Amino acid sequence: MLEFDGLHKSYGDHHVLEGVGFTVAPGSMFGFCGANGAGKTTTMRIAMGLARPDAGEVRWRGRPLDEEGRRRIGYMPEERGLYPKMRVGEQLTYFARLHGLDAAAAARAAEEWAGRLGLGERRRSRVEELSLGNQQRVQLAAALVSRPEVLILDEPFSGLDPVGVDALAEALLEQCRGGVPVVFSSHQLDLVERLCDSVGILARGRMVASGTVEELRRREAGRLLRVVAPDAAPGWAGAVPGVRVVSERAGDTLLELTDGADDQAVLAAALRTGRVTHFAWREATLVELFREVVADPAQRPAREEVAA
Ligand SMILES: Nc1ncnc2c1ncn2[C@@H]1O[C@H](COP(=O)(O)OP(=O)(O)OP(=O)(O)O)[C@@H](O)[C@H]1O
Repeated sequence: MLEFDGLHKSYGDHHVLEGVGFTVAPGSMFGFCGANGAGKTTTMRIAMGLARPDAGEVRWRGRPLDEEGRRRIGYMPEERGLYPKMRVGEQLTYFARLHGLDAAAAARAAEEWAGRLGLGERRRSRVEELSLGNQQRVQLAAALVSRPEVLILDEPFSGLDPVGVDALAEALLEQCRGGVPVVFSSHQLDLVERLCDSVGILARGRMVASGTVEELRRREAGRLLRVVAPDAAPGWAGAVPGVRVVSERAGDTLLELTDGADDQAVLAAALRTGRVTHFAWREATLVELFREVVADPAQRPAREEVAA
């Protein structure tokens, strides 16, 4: 297990992390989500020994991570860390050597990962000559080239085109299948939902939700009902007891129903407006769950109020 346990970190009187903890099993992928400034990068930097926690620790296979343990982690820092003048192939070989591969194995691994991430033809280019997306691929190859036991990646998908996203997703899934625990942060929640076995959502330095997307749905979301009533005037559903309007556009309405709210009363109200062309339950997306748990509690509508 990769365990982040009770991490606290303050800069001056700014409490950045207040007891952050989660675990990632070998062979599983953990999506680390949270608003800008929530503390994701700080958490990952602590794992890599780049920031010191005020309390708590990160363990791999039951032992606190030390320098030796960190050499077996493939890490992609948010600030990136490539040498602009170095050629892609040399750079990847260099990173593999840093992590302890001998010269021949490092050269082989550099060749392999450059090819797998679509950089084969750019092996002899200097990093500074590459587009931003291709530099990103080099950075990823640098994290993978040492055959790491663990992967910790800070926003690895940002800036990649859809083909690059697919190449990286496939590479990460393959690492998972090989037993590597993978943690990555991302604001691309559709991707997190698609790839991750479990997710953690950080807000104001605390883990406000974690588990599988399915578990988060059960815990956080009311039941969502999508109703398309093309002739309905805005606000048609507002008077039905226990119903909150999540969104409403051109007769296409998403409603959240509290437990006990009557879906047939909603259907009757919709039919009173005219035609109903769609009426079905819908699962909450990760984006909707994220909004629900990250919203400032002071601005969050209380379920009891809407149920009244
Ligand atoms: N070295 C530092 N000194 C002071 N404050 C810091 C330092 N590093 C991070 N912070 C603060 O800690 C908070 C969390 O930052 P962090 O980069 O961990 O967030 P994040 O969740 O990764 O955000 P983003 O999604 O924008 O990358 C921010 O308010 C940031 O300003």
